[in-house]
Amino acid sequence: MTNPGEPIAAEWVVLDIEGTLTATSQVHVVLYDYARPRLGPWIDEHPDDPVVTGAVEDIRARAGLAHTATTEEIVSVLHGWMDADQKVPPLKTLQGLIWEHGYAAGELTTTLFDDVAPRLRTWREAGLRLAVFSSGSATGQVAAFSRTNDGDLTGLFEGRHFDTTNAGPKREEPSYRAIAAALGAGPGRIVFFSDVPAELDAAAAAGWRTVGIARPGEPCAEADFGPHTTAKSLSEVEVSPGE
Ligand SMILES: CSCCC(=O)C(=O)COP(=O)(O)O
Ligand SMILES: [Mg+2]
Repeated sequence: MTNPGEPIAAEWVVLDIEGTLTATSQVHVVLYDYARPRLGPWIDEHPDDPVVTGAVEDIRARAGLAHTATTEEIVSVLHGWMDADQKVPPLKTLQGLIWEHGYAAGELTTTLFDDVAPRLRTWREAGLRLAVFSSGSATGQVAAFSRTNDGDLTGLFEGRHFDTTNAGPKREEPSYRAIAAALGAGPGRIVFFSDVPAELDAAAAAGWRTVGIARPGEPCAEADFGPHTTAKSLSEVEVSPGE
C-alpha cells in the first residue's frame, strides 16, 4: 500500500531512528566507528559502574565466555556483533554510554534527513505527542537528539524513549503492547514510523497504525511493505490529533 493521502488520526507518533530519521550510515559508519575502538577502554575504565559490569556479565553469558574472559575477548565478541549488525542489548548499552560521552564532548553530531526536524516540530505544534522506539539504548537516543544538525531536539519527546531493554525486541508484538501501556494510550491512537516491515507488522499486530518509510538509497527502499501505508519521507504523511 502507498500513502492514502488522508490524515492519520493519532495522539502519539512513535519513531524508529535508523533508516527513518537518519541515514543508515549515520549509525553503521559514524556511530559504530566511534564506538568500536572505545569499547575496551570503556570497560576497563569503569570497573565499578554496575551498568557496565552488568552488561559485561550479560555479554559473557550470551557468548558462552568464562568469567575470567579478558576485555580483549569481550571486545572481539562485541565487534563481531557490530559487524553482523546484531543489536544485542548489552552491546547497545555500552554503545549508548560511549555515544553519550561523545555527544557531550562535541565529538558527535546526528545528521537527520532534511524533512525530519521541521516535520517533528509541525506535529508537536499541532498537538501530537512524540516518542522514540529504537534498538539504540534510551541513553544513546537522548544523546543523539541533544546534538543534531538542527539543534537540540530532546524537548520534542517528553523523555519518552523506548529501547530493547525497557520495551523489548522491535519485531515482537508484546513490545508494542508494553509501550502503549507506558504511554497510557489506546493502540489505535498510536502511529509507528519505521523502515523495517517486520517492525511494522509487530506494531500492527498490537493494534497500532503504521507507516513504512522507504527512503531512496536506504537499504529498505525497495522492501515489500505489504499492507502498511508507505511514504518516501515524513513530510509526505499527514497525522492529525483528531479522533
Ligand atoms: C543513538 S541512536 C543509535 C541507534 C542505534 O544504535 C541503532 O541500532 C538503530 O536501530 P533502529 O532500531 O533505530 O533502527
Ligand atoms: Mg530502522
